Amino acid sequence: MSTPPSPSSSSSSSSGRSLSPPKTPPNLHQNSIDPDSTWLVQKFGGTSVGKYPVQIAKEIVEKYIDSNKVAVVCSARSGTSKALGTTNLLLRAASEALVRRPKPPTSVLNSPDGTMSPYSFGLFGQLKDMPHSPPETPRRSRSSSAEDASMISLTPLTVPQRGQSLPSFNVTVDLIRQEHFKAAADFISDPDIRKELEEEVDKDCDWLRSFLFASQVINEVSPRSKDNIIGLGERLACKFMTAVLRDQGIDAEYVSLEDIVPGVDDEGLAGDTLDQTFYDKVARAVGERVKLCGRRVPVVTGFFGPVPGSLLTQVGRGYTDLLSALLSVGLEATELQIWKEVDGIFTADPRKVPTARLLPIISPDEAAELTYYGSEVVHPFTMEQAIRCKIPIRIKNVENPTGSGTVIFPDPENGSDVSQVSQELDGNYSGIPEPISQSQLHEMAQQAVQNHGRNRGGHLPLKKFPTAVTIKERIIVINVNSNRKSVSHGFLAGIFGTLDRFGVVVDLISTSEVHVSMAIEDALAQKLLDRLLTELKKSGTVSMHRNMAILSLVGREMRHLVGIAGRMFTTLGNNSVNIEMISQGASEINISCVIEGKDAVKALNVIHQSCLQLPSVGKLGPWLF
Ligand SMILES: Nc1ncnc2c1ncn2[C@@H]1O[C@H](COP(=O)(O)OP(=O)(O)O)[C@@H](O)[C@H]1O
Ligand SMILES: N[C@@H](CC(=O)OP(=O)(O)O)C(=O)O
Repeated sequence: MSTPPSPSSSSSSSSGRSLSPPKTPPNLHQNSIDPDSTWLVQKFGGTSVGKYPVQIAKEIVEKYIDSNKVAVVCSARSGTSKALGTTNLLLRAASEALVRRPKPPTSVLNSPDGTMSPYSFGLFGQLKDMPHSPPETPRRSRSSSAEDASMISLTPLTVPQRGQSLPSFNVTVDLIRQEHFKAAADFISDPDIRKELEEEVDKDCDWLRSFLFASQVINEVSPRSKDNIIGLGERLACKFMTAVLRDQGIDAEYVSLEDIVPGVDDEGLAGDTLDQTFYDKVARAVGERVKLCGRRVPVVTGFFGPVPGSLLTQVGRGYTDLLSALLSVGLEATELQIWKEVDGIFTADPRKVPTARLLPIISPDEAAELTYYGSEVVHPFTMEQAIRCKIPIRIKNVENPTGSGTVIFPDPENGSDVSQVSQELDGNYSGIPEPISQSQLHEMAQQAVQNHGRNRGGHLPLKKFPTAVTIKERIIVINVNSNRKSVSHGFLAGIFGTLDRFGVVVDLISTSEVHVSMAIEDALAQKLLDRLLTELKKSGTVSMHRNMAILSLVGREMRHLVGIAGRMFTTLGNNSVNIEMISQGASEINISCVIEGKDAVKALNVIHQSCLQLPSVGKLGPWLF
């Protein structure tokens, strides 16, 4: 389906309409004019935008704009949790558009004069010749107007008529609209700003209704259409945040990135693949667009579709983190700050392990490994983009803006190791300079080694221990035992071919010549899972265990750590945690095993206690090295 431009395409609303007035009133606070100031990108997650918009404006953005040029990136709003947030509502609306309503008799469908409902006007008018300015989409309240209905005459469609019930997605769209109106009422005091925002929300919701009607008519929501639907969440959130910043006296400009990817035509992105060249292209384009904001604080949508193969399938949820990294690259920012509702990355999930400690610094590969295995603090693709351009990423807490958070830092060129600094500072630091530079890190590394020498009488090497422990729940283990009708390479090829056809990603695998155990996420629909198992049975005997969890010990220093795997498994055994499957060695910085889901929290705590608890100063134990 070809995609109608949304009413908020960058060519219209991002460059001068209501939310970005051409003139700035003299009393609005702007980004720094200091020629030495550099860009700082601040990304805010959906729950932070939902719960703390005014604090974001007053206690965070405003505090940084005198000494930096700040660019704000937002995800779709969530009221209380991501599960109940706008993105999930939009996904629900998309699936509701595919629920076919019973076809009413033709006599009910056509209006008495043979014309169509106003919805068909919105639908086809927009699809065929949508102008750049927002189309006049009929509102729900006008849906039964005979005046509108008589305006056009088209072939009959299954669209609601007078007296007919509206499709179920309409209730969901209404909920999204209400949520944003309520946020406007709760957080914006200037009536003019609030009114402008409400008008924008109405336009966006009307666009969404039209889009969903179109999808319902053709009975299809393609991956690209789904991207477009969820992209509305970020547009609404950024319009809201722009209005809040203005209301708080900060000069802000809404920037929508839905049309930012260069070279997109009706066929999509023919010839493009989602590789580094593509990401470089996006980084350049978003950087150039944001620089056009001048001294206004840009409020940038984390959504940057369309991407080759679709944003949701190729990047997945949490794509706003990736965009913020690309924007940091495009702006050559000194630091990317990802603001969350947690102080940073801890030695274990602080909600499950009360003794977990905040890590001051962590290396990008450790951060990526943690996010892949359950500690989803940052989208795993974010690290590579920022770090390859030597831009540090700092995780900070919206509820505690003065805390220095966790810095994900690339190893400095001068040979110091981030893990060394991290381990020496762990549990004993008062803040990493913000933003931090390469030379500052080098100094800290040297200081860390000297301090260590002093603490240990100058003789002992730096202590080494894992960085963090993490758990990924809702895992299925599938075991396949070869039927020995094929040699081993054919056996594995058959299994991997099947997994590939079903698009299944294997989190952990353990093999012998005639046996394979695989841990996969429990995300497949039951029917699909049944079909997968039937296919796998062609290779041998298959068994499956549900409600499992992957426990992973992560840390760079484990590369040189003798006996750590033994300690991990002994601890689990001593605490009656049964190990279903082990995988060590695939990644040098990760030892993983599969346990039963019911043991997840206990296992986290006992492993944290035995492998990550800091030895008290002056004593060696309980380390093995
Ligand atoms: N090692 C870890 N360090 C910090 N948070 C972790 C870790 N492992 C898991 N988490 C969880 O990740 C979540 C990230 O923070 P939050 O901003 O609340 O989440 P979200 O992005 O889902 O809205 C927290 O709920 C926290 O409990
Ligand atoms: N709204 C999108 C994008 C996103 O990045 O969200 P968050 O930053 O809240 O993880 C999602 O839920 O996937």
